[in-house]
Amino acid sequence: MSNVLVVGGAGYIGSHTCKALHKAGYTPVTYDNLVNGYEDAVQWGPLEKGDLLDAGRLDAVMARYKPVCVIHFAAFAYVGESVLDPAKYYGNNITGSLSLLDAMRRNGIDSIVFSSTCATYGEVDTLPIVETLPQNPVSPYGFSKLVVENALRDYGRAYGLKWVAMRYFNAAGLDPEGDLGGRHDPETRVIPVAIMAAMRQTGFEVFGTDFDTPDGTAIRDYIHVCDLADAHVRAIPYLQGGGESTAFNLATGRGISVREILAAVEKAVGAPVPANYVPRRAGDVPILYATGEKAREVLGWVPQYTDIDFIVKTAADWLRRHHN
Ligand SMILES: NC(=O)c1ccc[n+]([C@@H]2O[C@H](COP(=O)([O-])OP(=O)(O)OC[C@H]3O[C@@H](n4cnc5c(N)ncnc54)[C@H](O)[C@@H]3O)[C@@H](O)[C@H]2O)c1
Ligand SMILES: O=c1ccn([C@@H]2O[C@H](COP(=O)(O)OP(=O)(O)O[C@H]3O[C@H](CO)[C@@H](O)[C@H](O)[C@H]3O)[C@@H](O)[C@H]2O)c(=O)[nH]1
Repeated sequence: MSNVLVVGGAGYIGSHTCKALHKAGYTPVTYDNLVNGYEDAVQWGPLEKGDLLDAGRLDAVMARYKPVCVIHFAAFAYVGESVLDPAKYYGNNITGSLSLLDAMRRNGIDSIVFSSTCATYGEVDTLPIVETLPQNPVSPYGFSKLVVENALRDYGRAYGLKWVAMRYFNAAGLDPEGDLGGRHDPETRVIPVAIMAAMRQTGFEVFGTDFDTPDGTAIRDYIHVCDLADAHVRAIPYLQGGGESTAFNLATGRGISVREILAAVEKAVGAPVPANYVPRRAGDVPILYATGEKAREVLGWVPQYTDIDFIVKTAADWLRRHHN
């Protein structure tokens, strides 16, 4: 069985990808410092504790497992926090990623799948977003991911690195089989926050009702975490088969407003979300969505869980069991 080094594999999207890799016949080797990850999420292969910046540890793990590919999820990922503490984001996301790329060079590992984000596009005039649009991120988080995308391109040209950058839209939902949860501390993302508000009957803040959208609330493209995982698995044979290094938007093509999320949450929980309407959150753009057509054409990737009621239900089922 081929080993795949999953850096950040104890986190939310990484752990779901480990499960998908295992199902596809790979052995996922998780490398994670557990700063935001959970040991009990590592269920389908070994856990090697270590930090992106620890070159000696990376060398030892790469030499031991000789992975055919690296999938790199490890990063800090809160847009708002990155504005308040950019040093944290530049240090971990940029310096950490360069440390990983250099370890790959030293160890002769030439393929990487990288977690990028639609936050690299910034404010766009054209919808749906396509991969060829200019990338002008508005947050240090988005910028940190764009710098790494550029490093991949440069390392590809200079050193022959083969890479895929996956630009996720809003990752959502949880393993429908219930093996994995989603724990973020603090939790800020709309679906889990709204579910907890409905379960506890505490207030939920809708950030902005004056966007230029049909119901006035912001629109995002919510892509199920298992569909994200599937795209990463597909990228491995793509790169091994000589596929061109490139970026893919991972999205459903369907924009969902915050009010529509609340309706889905009310259905899943069976209780109303006590909503308070407050001003916009700094940095939020009105609408983001993409078709995912390039990934469909090139990787044969077809998202399976596109119904927002189902996506929300997978998250609500887990949160109900772990209510406390
Ligand atoms: N969640 C989303 O909606 C979303 C959207 C777009 C892109 N992304 C990107 O996807 C990736 C995964 O996101 P997530 O939501 O699963 O986050 P997460 O925090 O759950 O997972 C990240 C994992 O990386 C580990 N990690 C962080 N820094 C590390 C370091 N220096 N050394 C070793 N391990 C380290 C953490 O412990 C954690 O287990 C991130 O790169 C994020 O930027 C996420
Ligand atoms: O309590 C809340 C939380 C969110 N929102 C709104 O819900 C939408 C989605 O917000 P959130 O779930 O926080 O996601 P984003 O800010 O869109 O960012 C996510 O999605 C990005 C890709 O789009 C990733 O890069 C980020 O890492 C990830 O956190 C936005 O309009 C928010 O203003 C609320 O109204 N109330």
